[in-house]
Amino acid sequence: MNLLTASNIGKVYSGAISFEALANIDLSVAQGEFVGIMGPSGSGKTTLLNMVSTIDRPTSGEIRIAGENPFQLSYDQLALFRRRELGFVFQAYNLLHKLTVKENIMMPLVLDAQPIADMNRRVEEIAEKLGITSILGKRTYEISGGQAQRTAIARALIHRPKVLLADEPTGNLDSRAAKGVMEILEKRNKEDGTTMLLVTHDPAAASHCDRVVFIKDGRLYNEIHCGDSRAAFYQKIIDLLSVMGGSENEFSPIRYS
Ligand SMILES: Nc1ncnc2c1ncn2[C@@H]1O[C@H](COP(=O)(O)OP(=O)(O)OP(=O)(O)O)[C@@H](O)[C@H]1O
Repeated sequence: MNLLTASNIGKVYSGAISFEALANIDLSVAQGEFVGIMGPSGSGKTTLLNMVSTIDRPTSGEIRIAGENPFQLSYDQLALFRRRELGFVFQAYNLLHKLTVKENIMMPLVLDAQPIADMNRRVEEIAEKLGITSILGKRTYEISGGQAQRTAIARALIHRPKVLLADEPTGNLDSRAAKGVMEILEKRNKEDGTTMLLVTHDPAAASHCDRVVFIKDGRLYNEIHCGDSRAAFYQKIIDLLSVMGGSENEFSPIRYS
């Protein structure tokens, strides 16, 4: 069953000079699938993720998530839909620096006014799964980048969203921390069945996905599926990126496995 479908999506940024960032994008993501989005810089990856995550509106086409067209909801209903059904992870972590790790993770439940005992139990459960139990009392400036991203992932997953949307979650991390973060995302995808959509430049990160979709100049270019071997999938990703073009540095293939 498809959890998410984007049908014939187009996006034109209007301004002094209008720019067509996406055209004719059709993308279906099955329940429980982990899909990567790759492509050269400026190809429209973040624009597509922003449409799917309802942060921005497509100029044409339709998005459906769990049977719902989120853009037909009222402003307040859309805010609630986003908070309940979606989880977000960004390159810059976007943690609140005055709060502890625990308070950051708890934030979505606080906004939903959940009972305190339930919140504590849920934080302990997710912190355990993400290996950050020992840092729950720390402030965000006392933790490493990898720990900060795990905290952000815990915050994104604590309310058990239907879809986790991640934009370059390993972009600020060294290869070891990046590997840890990707292993965690893959584990949560496989064990909890959370559907995930990941924008990344990093072929090693993308190789944790079930499928990678490639975008070029705002249009779908190709897609490949992971077979039995992640190493072979990684190599297929590298090969496809080199055929697509873009600067070598841009994709910075770091082999961490
Ligand atoms: N708000 C905006 N107004 C006008 N043009 C925009 C806007 N946001 C993005 N664009 C343009 O749309 C295109 C796609 O941008 P987008 O950020 O989606 O690319 P990307 O593939 O995520 O790039 P990168 O890998 O560098 O982050 C780019 O040419 C960009 O300049």
